[in-house]
Amino acid sequence: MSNGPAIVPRWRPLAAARPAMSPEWWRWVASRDSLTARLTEAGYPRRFRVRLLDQRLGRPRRDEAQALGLSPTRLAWLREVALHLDDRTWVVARSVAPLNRLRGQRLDRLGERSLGSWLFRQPDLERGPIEVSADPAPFRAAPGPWGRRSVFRHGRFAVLVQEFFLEAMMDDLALPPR
Ligand SMILES: C=C(O[C@@H]1C=C(C(=O)O)C=C[C@H]1O)C(=O)O
Repeated sequence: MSNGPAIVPRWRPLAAARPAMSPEWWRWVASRDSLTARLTEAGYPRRFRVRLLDQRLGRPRRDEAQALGLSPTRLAWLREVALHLDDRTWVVARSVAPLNRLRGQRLDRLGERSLGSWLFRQPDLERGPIEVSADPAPFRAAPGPWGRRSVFRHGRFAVLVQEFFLEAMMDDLALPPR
């Protein structure tokens, strides 16, 4: 897991990115329900799987801390996964949660279960605005057309979820390059 301060994606509001985004990608990037559920359906009959790449306490990147209103010096719970359809990596995701907001949520026991499967079960889940980046994922060498991020909250719990859609997904779903 790279945590270098070097690469910081440039995020902008979803609406600002709309003119540069094809309708096909808009349906994915702008969706506010569970990505896990959408990937499972779109990828059928390939099998959806979450591959845990890394999960530990660490310092958030500057842009992550800013999105969470967290001081970058504070430790946070960091989780990086690859979302697979069979052996194809369609998405890499990195989630960051302030430690003092975990409120005993035992997310470190998620393992290969999707964070989304837990998030979307929380009754009072709120999802903040989606922001978009055309920069590559700064935590994995994985090229792709779009990245997105949003903060999920439920009660005092908060987690920043960043998902980068990769070229393999574009190829497998015959999506346009942008
Ligand atoms: C947030 C969701 O969960 C997905 C699964 C993740 C994980 O297991 O770490 C992270 C981000 C998402 O792509 C979702 O399904 O929408």
